[in-house]
Amino acid sequence: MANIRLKNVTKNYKNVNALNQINLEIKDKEFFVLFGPAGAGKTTMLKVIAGIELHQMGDVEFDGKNMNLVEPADRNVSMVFENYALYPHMTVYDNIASPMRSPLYKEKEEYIKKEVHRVSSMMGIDHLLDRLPRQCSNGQRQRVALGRALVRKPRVFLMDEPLAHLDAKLKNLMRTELKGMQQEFDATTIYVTHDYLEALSLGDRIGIINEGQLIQIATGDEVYYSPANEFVAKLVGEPEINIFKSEIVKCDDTYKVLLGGELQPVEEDVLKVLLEKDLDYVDVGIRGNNIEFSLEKGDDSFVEGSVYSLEPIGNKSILIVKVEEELIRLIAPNDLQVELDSKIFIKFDMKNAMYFEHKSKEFITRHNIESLIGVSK
Ligand SMILES: Nc1ncnc2c1ncn2[C@@H]1O[C@H](COP(=O)(O)OP(=O)(O)OP(=O)(O)O)[C@@H](O)[C@H]1O
Repeated sequence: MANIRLKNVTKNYKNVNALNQINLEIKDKEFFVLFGPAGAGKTTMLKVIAGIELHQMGDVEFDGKNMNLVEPADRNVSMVFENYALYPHMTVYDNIASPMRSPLYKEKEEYIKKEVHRVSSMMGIDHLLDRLPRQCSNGQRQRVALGRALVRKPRVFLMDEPLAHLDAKLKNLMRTELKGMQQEFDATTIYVTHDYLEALSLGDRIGIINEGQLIQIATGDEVYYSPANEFVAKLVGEPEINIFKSEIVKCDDTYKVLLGGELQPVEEDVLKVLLEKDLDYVDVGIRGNNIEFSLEKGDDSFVEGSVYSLEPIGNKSILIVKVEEELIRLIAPNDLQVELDSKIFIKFDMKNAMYFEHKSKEFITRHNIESLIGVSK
């Protein structure tokens, strides 16, 4: 059992403010993902929760009990870091067994054997048990480190990019495994990543952090469909979301937004909110998968541009289209044959557009928001 609470936690390293007044409550048995760019403060937050870094202000509580002065070893926290420190002179078996042989959590050898085999078969490393870490690949070592963390039954798992060194296929597999194992963990997990797919697929909730501050705490769907601001919208999704500064223009008996040099329709529910705010400009965000393209001019809703670049990313490609001075990112199939600079036509799916305040960059609304995120706003 561990409900974790951070109250106004601030951590400074000399002149770096790594965590700035963090307030966060993570529920018992929750799989909570901390997601943000490099240097955001993710690792620092894990270290403060583990007690291996001391914060200067605020409180860390487990189940309502203040942990500020509790030693790391007495917090019953298990950690896996990206730079897994395995004991080099011990076999994989002994490495995985080591937490169960520590003076604090000593178990019988019979029990240890059972646990090591349970975890190593779960991790697909049973054939490595007699090897030394240097006889394993990076990915295998990472799985050993993960296995070593899983043999304990801690109150809290802290995982810092534990899949970072795995190749794409293994990463996908382990992600699914971890998600499945989550039920069995019977512990609260805080998982750090800067991979948005990992964040969306694993987290019960995701905390987006930047420059030591929590920007949004929400489910994966909420983060994807109603990001708190443009920063979050850009962080989630590939290619990066397109954001256009658009004028709101009165057009007959309604209003439209000027986008890609053409007037585009605004959904009625969105328009109502925009008009209440009395704005002249709005930032319109459209993800690459919500833009259609055609090599021939379709109906009037298509905008003309030229092919700027086409770059494969795995099973799809990112097509960049230049419209006037704007570069617009969209998704295309890998077998698309186009010449650079050739004419191309694109169409925005305005039903999926997101609207942000131009000045503050805060999220305003989008069409059908309640049904998309399953909650009423
Ligand atoms: N021991 C330290 N001494 C000084 N500054 C530090 C120390 N550890 C971290 N920092 C700084 O604190 C800030 C937050 O670092 P942190 O490692 O928590 O970020 P992160 O989000 O985990 O980044 P990454 O994804 O790159 O690991 C950064 O500016 C970093 O340079």
